[in-house]
Amino acid sequence: YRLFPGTPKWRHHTLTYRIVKYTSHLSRAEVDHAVEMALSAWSSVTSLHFQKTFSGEADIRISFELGAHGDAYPFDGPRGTLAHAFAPAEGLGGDTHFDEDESWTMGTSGFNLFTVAAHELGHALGLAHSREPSALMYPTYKYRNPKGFKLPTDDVRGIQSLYGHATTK
Ligand SMILES: CC(C)C[C@H](CS(C)(=N)=N)C(=O)N[C@H]1Cc2cn(c3ccccc23)CCCCCCNC1=O
Ligand SMILES: [Ca+2]
Ligand SMILES: [Zn+2]
Ligand SMILES: [Zn+2]
Repeated sequence: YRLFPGTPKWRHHTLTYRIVKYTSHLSRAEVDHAVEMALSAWSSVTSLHFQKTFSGEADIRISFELGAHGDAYPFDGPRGTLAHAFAPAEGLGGDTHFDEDESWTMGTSGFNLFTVAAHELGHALGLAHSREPSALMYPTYKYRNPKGFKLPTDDVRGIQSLYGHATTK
């Protein structure tokens, strides 16, 4: 696994997240569910907790964006780059953007939202790309079945190096 230079990480272990803009490809409930499952993949192996908020500020702001959308990383249309997320920091840090031009799905056709969200949230928590091909933080998309998903060892080692392991109690 790899961390970002300077090892940016969240100082508090309860993080708020807010889904600011949804996609036309899926229902709100589907997006909420995919994001919730992606977050729990990370919280299940650490002492991190996530709280969904519906207004005001949040550590992790999630949105679907088209093309140029106000940050320095305009999206590129269908395929290519699927999403991006900012490393832990104030303001834009932690924010996660998905390319609205992709065919987002809850299944295996198009791009599986759970799979991409789990990868992006790894970045939002402080993980860079891994050289381990089996790692979730590997730079290229590979479908992961949300049912019975277990975080690969490399990713567990990385996130626990930042936030420790889940406390048993
Ligand atoms: C790991 C993801 C969930 C998130 C990353 C984005 S990020 C910033 N969070 N690391 C991603 O989108 N990777 C590209 C990488 C990529 C693969 N190709 C590309 C062609 C052009 C541009 C990028 C790519 C070859 C063709 C396949 C294109 C579709 C799949 N795209 C990818 O796998
Ligand atoms: Ca794209
Ligand atoms: Zn963006
Ligand atoms: Zn990535």
